[in-house]
Amino acid sequence: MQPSSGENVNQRIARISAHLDPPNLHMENTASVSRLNCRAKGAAAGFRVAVLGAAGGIGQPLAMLMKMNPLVSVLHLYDVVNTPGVTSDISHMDTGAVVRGFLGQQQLEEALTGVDLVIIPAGVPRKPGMTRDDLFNINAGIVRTLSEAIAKCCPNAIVNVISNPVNSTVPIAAEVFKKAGTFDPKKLLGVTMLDVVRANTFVAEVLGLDPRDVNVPVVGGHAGVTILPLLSQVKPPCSFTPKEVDYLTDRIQNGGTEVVEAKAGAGSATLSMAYAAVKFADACLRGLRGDASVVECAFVASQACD
Ligand SMILES: NC(=O)C1=CN([C@@H]2O[C@H](COP(=O)(O)OP(=O)(O)OC[C@H]3O[C@@H](n4cnc5c(N)ncnc54)[C@H](O)[C@@H]3O)[C@@H](O)[C@H]2O)C=CC1
Ligand SMILES: O=C([O-])CC(=O)C(=O)O
Repeated sequence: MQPSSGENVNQRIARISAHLDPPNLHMENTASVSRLNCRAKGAAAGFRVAVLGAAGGIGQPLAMLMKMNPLVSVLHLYDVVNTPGVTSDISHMDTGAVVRGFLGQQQLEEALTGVDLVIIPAGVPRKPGMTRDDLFNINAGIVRTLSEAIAKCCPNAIVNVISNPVNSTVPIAAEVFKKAGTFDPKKLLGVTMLDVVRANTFVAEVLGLDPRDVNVPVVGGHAGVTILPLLSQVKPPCSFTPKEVDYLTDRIQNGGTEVVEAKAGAGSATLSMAYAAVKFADACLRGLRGDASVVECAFVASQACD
């Protein structure tokens, strides 16, 4: 950096600090916003992504991994608590995406304006003894409110719904979008990638393969028996004994409960979920970029076949 003429070291440090502090946090005053716009102009080319529920158990590692994704140029982190700290922390990573934090309902619309992809891990997780449906009463309202803001502020964005029960939260978002006239079934995607990630891992264990070389399609929904691993369609082609099919089907369908019980009241899967969510979001961004042959499983609206 070239020193300004006649500037001493202290003046130079003060000038640099004025550009960087506060670190990428959303601010209401105009001076701060114009500083942030300067940073955004210097960012890598790419997509604008919002994470809603970014301060949570999934949200934090998900935000960190999205900050590392070269397809992301701007990353908006929204939550009703703790986004300033998470945003400050993640913004120090020397990767391309510019990070901005948004705190509380009054900043929700700004968090969503202009984004290409919205990822929603907002909502309560289950504890041992609960089913995903037990989360409905709280999470349905959260997803409805967030969907209403999406319909208003970024109606063309792709939406990835992680909040449980996915089998219900996705239809709730669909109804909000239909009411607003913005529903596009190709853009509303329930995230079931964790089922695929688990299936790849468990099948690879049984076959003695590297999980990175295995791809198991998992269709249906994201709860118990609605999770349908297509063990006849595994790549590379392979076969299983009836005992292996029973073991794998049960383990894949109950993978979430396995983690909930192991965490013993401290929540459900967060780290593997963040990994799966970023794998899925990356596929969405590659699709948006126009890449051919991007194929992933998700919970989407579909027409019944005869
Ligand atoms: N689709 C899937 O495969 C999986 C889904 N999940 C689901 O993801 C959800 C989140 O799980 P965790 O991150 O472990 O929970 P968490 O409780 O650690 O984090 C949730 C975050 O959402 C925030 N939040 C609450 N209300 C909000 C609102 N109105 N707007 C924005 N943010 C809000 C909270 O402040 C918190 O930071 C749960 O519903 C869980 O069941 C979890 C694992 C896998
Ligand atoms: O089981 C839960 O509650 C969280 C979840 O959806 C999963 O880990 O698949």
